[in-house]
Amino acid sequence: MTPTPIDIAGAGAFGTALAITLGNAGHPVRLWARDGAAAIDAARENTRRLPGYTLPPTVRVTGDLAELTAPILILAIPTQKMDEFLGRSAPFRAKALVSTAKGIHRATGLGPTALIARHRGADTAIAQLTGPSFAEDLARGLPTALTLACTDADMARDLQHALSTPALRLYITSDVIGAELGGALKNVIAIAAGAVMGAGLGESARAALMARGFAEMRRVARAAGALDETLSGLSGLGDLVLTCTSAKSRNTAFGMALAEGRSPDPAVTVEGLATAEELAARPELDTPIADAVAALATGALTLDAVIDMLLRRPLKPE
Ligand SMILES: NC(=O)C1=CN([C@@H]2O[C@H](COP(=O)(O)OP(=O)(O)OC[C@H]3O[C@@H](n4cnc5c(N)ncnc54)[C@H](O)[C@@H]3O)[C@@H](O)[C@H]2O)C=CC1
Ligand SMILES: O=C(CO)COP(=O)(O)O
Repeated sequence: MTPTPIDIAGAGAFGTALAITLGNAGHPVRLWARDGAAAIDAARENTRRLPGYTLPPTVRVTGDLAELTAPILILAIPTQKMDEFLGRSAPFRAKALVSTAKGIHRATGLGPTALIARHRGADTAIAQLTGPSFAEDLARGLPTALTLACTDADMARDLQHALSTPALRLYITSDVIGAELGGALKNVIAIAAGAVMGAGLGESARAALMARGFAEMRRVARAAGALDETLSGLSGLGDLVLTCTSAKSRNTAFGMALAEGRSPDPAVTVEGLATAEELAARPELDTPIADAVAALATGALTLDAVIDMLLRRPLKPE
């Protein structure tokens, strides 16, 4: 492995986990934190977003965007915050900008790579890193496989080699739309899966919801021009299975809280919520599960009404 300087903007759970993984693999990493950079750097731990995991000496934490000068810049900022962040920091001069965000931007309807495209330099490639990976699993060095999507084939291979580690395997694709939609859409289905469990409907109902949710994901992705095989891979099916079956998922936990009548913590990032609202606002898309999630989360329908709505849909071929 050749050590490659890597910058990461966003010291949330995932940005911090990536910094630890890549730093442990020997890369010099600069992690930009909006809040409390000096304290994280001094403590060698992000006690707020990823407590219990030590930053290796190869990782430096900064609060100064001007220090981000590496050829690779990973943007680990939630989708709904990305535009605001890019607007006050652009243009970036890295050769490659890599998004880890899993959502559709509510104000513009754009995915993360299209948001970034408006702020890049002329020679900058844009990639999406996505797939099944809880931040804690990554930080612990557990085996993980992700999709790296980039339309520039040479850059895709360079990033695959630069960002893979002995425990983190990256698979490449040119289908950026499919990769980013896989990650965005599974979060919506995860909220619904959490609601199914919170409502006590049982594991069989959750399996049915996941399968019908996957059909919905493929429909939406196909309409956007994505490849079906991308959705069947790590970024779609892989992440759907991980997220929907674990209460560690913030989206699943949010759905559970909704169904149990508890108030979700507004400080926790739940990407699927805005994405469900965005899908529900597009009448041309047949998205009954996203519509149900949006109606439940906004209080437009009760849990009983939402369940009734889904179960009373016309019977049809699979
Ligand atoms: N946590 C996880 O296991 C995984 C998360 N992701 C994705 O990565 C993205 C980031 O997620 P997390 O790190 O988990 O979120 P997080 O909630 O732990 O952290 C979000 C970070 O973004 C920063 N931020 C928020 N608004 C900002 C702004 N306007 N300007 C600059 N920084 C801002 C916050 O300071 C915080 O450090 C999300 O799209 C998420 O879906 C992807 C894979 C796994
Ligand atoms: O995307 C994730 C795992 O791949 C994390 O999911 P949550 O954002 O629901 O915690």
